[in-house]
Amino acid sequence: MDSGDDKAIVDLVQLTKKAIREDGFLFLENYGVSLEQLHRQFALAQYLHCNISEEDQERLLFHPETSGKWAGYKHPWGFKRERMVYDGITQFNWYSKEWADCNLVPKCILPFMDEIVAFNVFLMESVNRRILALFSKVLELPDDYLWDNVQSHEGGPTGEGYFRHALFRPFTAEAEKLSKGLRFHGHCDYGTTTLLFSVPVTQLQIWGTDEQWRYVPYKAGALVVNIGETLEIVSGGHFKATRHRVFKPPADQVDVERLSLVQFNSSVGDLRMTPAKESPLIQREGLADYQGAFREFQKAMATGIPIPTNKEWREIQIAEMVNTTDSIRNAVGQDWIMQEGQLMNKREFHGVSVVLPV
Ligand SMILES: O=C(O)CCC(=O)C(=O)O
Ligand SMILES: [Fe+2]
Repeated sequence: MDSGDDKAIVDLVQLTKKAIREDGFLFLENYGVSLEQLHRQFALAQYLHCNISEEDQERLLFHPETSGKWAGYKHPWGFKRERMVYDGITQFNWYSKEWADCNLVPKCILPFMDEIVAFNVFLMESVNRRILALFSKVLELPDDYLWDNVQSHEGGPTGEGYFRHALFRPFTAEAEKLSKGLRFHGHCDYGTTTLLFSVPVTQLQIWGTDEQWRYVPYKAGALVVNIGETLEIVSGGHFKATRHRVFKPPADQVDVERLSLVQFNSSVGDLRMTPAKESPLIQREGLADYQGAFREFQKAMATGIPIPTNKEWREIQIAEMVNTTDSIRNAVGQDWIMQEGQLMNKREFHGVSVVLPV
């Protein structure tokens, strides 16, 4: 992006175009955070999860069903405020309110908030902004098109998005059996880009065009960039939202803890997403068609159902998340269907159907 060599930029745009169209994810290196700086951020996440007081766990407990947000502390008993089966996953999620008010952040991490804020500002304003410039180039639009028109900037370092410190403790026998090894079902993130840091404990899997789940390999210091549904829709299906899940690791890693740092970048909440008609790429090549958020939004529009705003779309999915240990919902005849020999999760949100590999 900075080379000043037009040919290098054309090549980069071509490579990006292929990656986001076929695989729907990218690996990024040399994006301006050293391994040392990254390890410092992981150390802070570990510190938070080892030191958050019981009082803060209670006081800052999330309420996803009523807020449609993960804001605050996720206890290790599933993704509902009420305790369900122990899943060993704890998280702390910063949204705009947590960035703005130190009373909403665990006391143990307060001395380090300046470092966490600076890291998020850099990820948003340098890394995410440049990725969006690259994607705008793929759409043959001005560099700041997605940054100016789609990316949310309201409310602190992550806009309407959020930053997460997650800790995955090893499975218990009960959770492993109930969830069939799944820690997150196959899903797409809702926003613009999700910035994940490659970690040595292998659990993240990505669904390929060959319709197989594959572990994302470890590349020290690299960033794994997932494409959110907003970009699939804005690009008229030319970008594929990354289908991904979190699964149990290979046998030699079942006993280790996994830390995960994630910045979820968000689209403007009040917008209803439609393809960027002014894109010369879309004008020339038309809209792409495959089963995904873009196609389902088109179908909903064609049948006269008003498409949800970005805020409505992301909040309902959080509010109605089904735990992987929920053996009633996770069954064929309930949420699951068999489709062309593949086990798929079929859900409906605001009249829009979502079908994803389990
Ligand atoms: O921890 C990870 O690697 C991914 C988690 C994830 O996909 C999500 O929270 O949306
Ligand atoms: Fe995700």
